[in-house]
Amino acid sequence: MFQPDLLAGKRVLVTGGGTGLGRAIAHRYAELGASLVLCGRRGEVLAATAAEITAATGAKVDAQTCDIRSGEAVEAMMERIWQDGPLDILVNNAAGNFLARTQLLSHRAVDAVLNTVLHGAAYCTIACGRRWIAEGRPGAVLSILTLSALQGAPFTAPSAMAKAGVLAMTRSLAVEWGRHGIRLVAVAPGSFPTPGAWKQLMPEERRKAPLGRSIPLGRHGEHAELANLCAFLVSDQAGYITGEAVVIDGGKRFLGGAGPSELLAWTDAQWEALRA
Ligand SMILES: CCCCCCC/C=C/C(=O)SCCNC(=O)CCNC(=O)[C@H](O)C(C)(C)COP(=O)(O)OP(=O)(O)OC[C@H]1O[C@@H](n2cnc3c(N)ncnc32)[C@H](O)[C@@H]1OP(=O)(O)O
Ligand SMILES: NC(=O)C1=CN([C@@H]2O[C@H](COP(=O)(O)OP(=O)(O)OC[C@H]3O[C@@H](n4cnc5c(N)ncnc54)[C@H](OP(=O)(O)O)[C@@H]3O)[C@@H](O)[C@H]2O)C=CC1
Repeated sequence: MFQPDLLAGKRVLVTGGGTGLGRAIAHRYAELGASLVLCGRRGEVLAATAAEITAATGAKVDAQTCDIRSGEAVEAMMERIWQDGPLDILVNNAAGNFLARTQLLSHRAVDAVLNTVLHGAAYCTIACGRRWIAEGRPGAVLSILTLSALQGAPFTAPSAMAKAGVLAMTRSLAVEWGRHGIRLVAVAPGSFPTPGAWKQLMPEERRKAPLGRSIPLGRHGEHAELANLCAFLVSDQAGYITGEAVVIDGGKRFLGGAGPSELLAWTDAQWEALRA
């Protein structure tokens, strides 16, 4: 168990913090004393999560509607945030993903994923880093990757490409910004059920497969397990860790790898039904 004030005095922006794993991470940070800014495209979702976290923890939680695919929108959001005071921590969590045969993707489909996952994380990271360096403030950036960032994954190639790019950013800026007291770290989660990920990536057929065949620990991850790792990594207790990506996957990468290889056997009819 962590000391209850592990993140006291820290102000954290969680992109995509209104739902799923972003919401779980944000909630845990608030329990540990942080104040929060949540961003996403849907204002009503953000407002509901902000109210829920404040009610449960008493933390100050602001919501910022922002499509992080737009560099201008990210800059404007950061200006609004900094008017209330600087951030200490950025969590690059927002993402878009779907299962598809890569040869059939339009360029707009590729952009939909790359612009959110890679460009959005880059815009947010640079906007924070620029301000921290100008102000002589330390900072920490945590990026949520996937196993596919480390080893690729069939049928989610744009996501794998984008997350691998975010890992490269993490390692590059850990070196470039280390002398400014800015740390960049990442986590690569395995399988953590959320409505968003399951809707996009878990068609009915995939849900039936026994977990023990793909995950040595025989179960999905719990949100609290991921959130606790994410709390440690951004805390001052992890002050000497930078440029590192920590895998949290129940051993999944050692048993069948990152991707949904069972989909290699799918027929055209199955793919067409999924897309419909
Ligand atoms: C096995 C257990 C799970 C392991 C987890 C693995 C790792 C998880 C990684 C994750 O990232 S999970 C997060 C999932 N959450 C989301 O994806 C939420 C956000 N998603 C979205 O907003 C959309 O899904 C989006 C498509 C990514 C973006 O939406 P947007 O409104 O910007 O795009 P659209 O206008 O709908 O479409 C743009 C473009 O893309 C084409 N397209 C969309 N979906 C598909 C698809 N399924 N297959 C092929 N192409 C698709 C769409 O047709 C458009 O192209 P054009 O038709 O205009 O050419
Ligand atoms: N669940 C899992 O098993 C795994 C998840 N991950 C990663 O965890 C993270 C969270 O995924 P998860 O919680 O499962 O899925 P969700 O779909 O719940 O989360 C995605 C979030 O990103 C936000 N978002 C998407 N596009 C944009 C955009 N253009 N601008 C701003 N916000 C955006 C969404 O909000 P809105 O639609 O309102 O914009 C949503 O809150 C992702 O990075 C994902 O890749 C990694 C490995 C496994």
